[in-house]
Amino acid sequence: MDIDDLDFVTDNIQGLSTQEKKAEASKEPENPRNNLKGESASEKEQAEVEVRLADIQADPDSPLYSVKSFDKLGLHENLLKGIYEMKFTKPSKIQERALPLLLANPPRNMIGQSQSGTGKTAAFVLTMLSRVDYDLNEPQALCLAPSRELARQIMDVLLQMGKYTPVKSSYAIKDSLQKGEKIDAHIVIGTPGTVSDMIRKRALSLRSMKLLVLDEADNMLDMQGLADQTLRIKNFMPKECQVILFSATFPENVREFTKRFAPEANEIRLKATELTVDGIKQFYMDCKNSQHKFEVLSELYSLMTVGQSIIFVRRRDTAEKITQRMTNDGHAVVFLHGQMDSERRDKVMDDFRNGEIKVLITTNVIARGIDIQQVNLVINYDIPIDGQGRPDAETYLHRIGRTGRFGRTGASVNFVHDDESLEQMEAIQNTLCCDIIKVPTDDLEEAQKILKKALK
Ligand SMILES: Nc1ncnc2c1ncn2[C@@H]1O[C@H](COP(=O)(O)OP(=O)(O)OP(=O)(O)O)[C@@H](O)[C@H]1O
Repeated sequence: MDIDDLDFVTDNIQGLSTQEKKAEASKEPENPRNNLKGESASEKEQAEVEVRLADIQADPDSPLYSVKSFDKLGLHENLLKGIYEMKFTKPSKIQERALPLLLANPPRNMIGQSQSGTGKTAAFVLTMLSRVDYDLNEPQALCLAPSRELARQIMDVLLQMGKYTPVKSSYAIKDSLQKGEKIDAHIVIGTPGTVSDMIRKRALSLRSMKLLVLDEADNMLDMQGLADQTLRIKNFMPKECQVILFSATFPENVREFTKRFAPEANEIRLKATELTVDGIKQFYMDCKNSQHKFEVLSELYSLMTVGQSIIFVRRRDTAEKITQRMTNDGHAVVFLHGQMDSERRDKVMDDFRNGEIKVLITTNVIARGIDIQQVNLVINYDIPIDGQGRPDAETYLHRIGRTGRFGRTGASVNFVHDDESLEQMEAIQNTLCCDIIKVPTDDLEEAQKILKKALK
C-alpha cells in the first residue's frame, strides 16, 4: 500500500521495491485520478467535500451549523482576510457561539467544549489575535498545549490567520530558544514543561499577559499528568488574565477543577450523547491472540490502500516493534513517540503532514488535536487505558477524532485479542453510547470492502 497518492488501488503489490512499486503504480490505466473534464481526482474529491460541507453546515443538528457569517462575529477586517484566505466560508457552531463571548468586554473566562475536528483552534486563535496590543512588544497571550506537535500546529494556524496583522509570535517548546534569548513576541505557544523552564530562567515575562489559553484543557488539568505545571504557570500570570479552556472532552473528575481554574466562566458544554462525530464509522476486529492481531494488521495493510492512517499503540517500545515487523513485511511505516529527539519528531510530523509518510505508528503523544485532513483511518491496535489501567473513553474519542475532520468521513478500527481487551472496548462503547461494528478477521477481503465502503 501507500505508494504515491493512489487512494483506492487495492492490488497487492507488496514485496516489490519502492522503485518497482512506483513503476507499477504509474501503469494504472488512464490515470484514475483524472476525470473527463481534466479535473484531477483530488480536486474532484475536494469539490465533493465542499458540497457535502455546505449541506452539513445547513443542518441545525450538526456541530458545524451556524446562522451567522464570520463578518457578523465582530472580528477585525485583517483577521477576516486571513480567515477567507484559508477558505473558511462559514463559522462552525462552536466558533459562532464562542467568539462573541470570548471577545466581549470586560473579558470573561470560557470553558468551551465541542466535538473533535469542529474548529476550536480558530476560536481561541482569533481571540488571541484580537486581544493583543500590537504596539506593545511584550508577551500578552500564552497558549499551552500537551504536545510539541500540537503547539507547532497551533502556530501554523496562528500564522495563517494572523497573516494580515503585525503579530509576532514565539514558541516555548523544547529547543526553541537560544541560550540567553528572551521572548518579546506578542503571542507565545508552548508546552507546560518548557514554559515553566522559561519563566524560571526569566526568558519569558508574564507581567503583560492578558490571556491564558489551554488547548486540550482536561488533559492539561489532569491531576495524574500536567495539572501541577499548568497550575504553577497560571499562578505567575496577572490575576485579571482571561482564562480560556477548550477541549472535546471534560470528564467528571476534572470538571470541578476546571471551574476553579477558570472561575465564573461562560460555559459551552456537550451532552454525553453528543460526543462522537457522525462521520467517523467505528469497527472492531476480534483476533485470536496477540500474534494473530499483528498478522491481521499486516494483511489488512497489504490488501487496502487508504489516504493516510494512524495506528495507536500503548507503549513506545510497541510502536518501534510493530514498525519493525511491518517494515519486514514490506510496508512503508514510520513511528513517532515522545522519547525521540525534537528534530526527529518534527521531521516525522512534517513528512506525515505533507503526505510523504502515509502510515504513522504512534502512542498517545499525538492522540489529541492533530489535524491532518487526509487521515481517513485510525487503528487502535491497543485499546486505550488510563494510568490506573481502566478503559479510557476520552483518549479513545480523541484518537478516533484524528479522522473525520470538519465533516469529512473516516473510519476507526479497534483490535481486540483477548477477553480483557474486548471488555475494555465494550466499556468504552457503553460510556460513549456508540456503535462499534464487528468486521471479520477470517475474510480480510470482506473486511477491507466494509472499511472502504465506510470511507466513501
Ligand atoms: N469555519 C471553518 N470552515 C472550514 N474549515 C474549518 C473551519 N473551522 C475550522 N476548519 C478546519 O477544520 C479542521 C479542524 O479544526 P480544528 O483542528 O480547530 O478542530 P478542533 O475542534 O480543535 O479538533 P480537536 O478536538 O481534534 O482538537 C481544520 O482543518 C480547520 O482548518
